[in-house]
Amino acid sequence: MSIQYEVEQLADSYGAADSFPKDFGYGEEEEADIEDSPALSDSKPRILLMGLRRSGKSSIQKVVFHKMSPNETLFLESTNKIYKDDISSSSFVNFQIWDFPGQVDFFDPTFDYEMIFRGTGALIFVIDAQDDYVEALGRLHLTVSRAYRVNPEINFEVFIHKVDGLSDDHKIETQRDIHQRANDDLADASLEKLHLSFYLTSIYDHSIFEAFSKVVQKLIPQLPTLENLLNIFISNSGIEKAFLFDVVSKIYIATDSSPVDMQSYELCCDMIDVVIDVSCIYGLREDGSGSAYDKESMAIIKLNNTTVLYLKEVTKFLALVCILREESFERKGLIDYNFHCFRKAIHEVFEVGVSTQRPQTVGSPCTKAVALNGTPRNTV
Ligand SMILES: Nc1nc2c(ncn2[C@@H]2O[C@H](COP(=O)(O)OP(=O)(O)OP(=O)(O)O)[C@@H](O)[C@H]2O)c(=O)[nH]1
Repeated sequence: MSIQYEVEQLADSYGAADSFPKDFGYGEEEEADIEDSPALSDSKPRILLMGLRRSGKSSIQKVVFHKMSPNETLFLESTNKIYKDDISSSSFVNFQIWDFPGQVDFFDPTFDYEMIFRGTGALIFVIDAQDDYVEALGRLHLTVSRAYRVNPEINFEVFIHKVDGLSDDHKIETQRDIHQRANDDLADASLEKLHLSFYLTSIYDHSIFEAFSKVVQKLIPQLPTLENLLNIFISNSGIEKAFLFDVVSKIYIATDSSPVDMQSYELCCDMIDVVIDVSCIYGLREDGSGSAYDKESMAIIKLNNTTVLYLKEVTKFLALVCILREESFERKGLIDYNFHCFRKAIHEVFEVGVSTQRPQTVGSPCTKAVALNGTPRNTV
């Protein structure tokens, strides 16, 4: 596909390529020093990654949040202790991801599992679909039933993982079988109220990002507002589809209410990669300082099928990526103006940069408190 590529102004200061994506934040005024408070970091909602050994937990975390290429995960060593990954300094996703070692019995009395589950927003249980999953199902049942008793508010998410090795028919059949057995086990234990969500995932395509997007969206209380804003924005601008992306992880935290098709999502992910890569290669200062993504970041890519991709910075961590027809792009002035209003509204929703919010957020018992990057704190 030939691409007419037109990066208007990516940034005037970029980060060293190898420092990306650790921190590509920009304005000093937005540096969230409150993120560093140990007390706060302990109180951040958690996403737990659990599952049997070698099911792919660490790979998922590395690929989604640390830009590891899928092939490199072949060399990952087995995790032998709980690995807490605080990604809030580089990502909108203001959670701690806890990667559990498969072989550890976390119901051992020395493990304080009640404490772990109490502060958990989502529990992702990873099942290796290329392996015999009977043992995994037993473990899934044990894990979710214990967790549910401690904290019924947890979202239980089951990743039927490594489906790249399965045919389409086999994928559907595996999902149906796992779904059936897991829910039968819950019914036998009178836990019908415990809801499990299932996703077919692989690190070798975009399915893992899509699944993680859905997991994270459920933890964002402002989601309906974001969807509303996106709906208003696209309907007034002649845009077909818009995603609000967390740039570093490429998970979308919201989209308009039209259905998501995988190809559009992949196209937008690829656009983010292109923009950041070009930015890292050609946008560095002489001394290599700066950041790959900043307030000036924006790009327009015109495809040869009359489609236009349009990316613009929204906050330190978020970008809006839209797909539209060439005809609609003739009214670029209108789109830019509407974007300006949209951006302002998003900032208001998340109270970005409102320094007066800080004392309220720090240590506040308010369950609706939001961080500078907009993610809820202490919601669980
Ligand atoms: N085919 C395929 N292989 C995968 C996928 N995800 C992970 N793997 C492979 O699965 C193996 C185990 O991955 P890990 O991420 O180390 O698994 P883990 O669950 O963290 O393992 P423990 O640390 O032992 O609990 C690695 O060789 C990965 O390359 C996937 O989506 N598809």
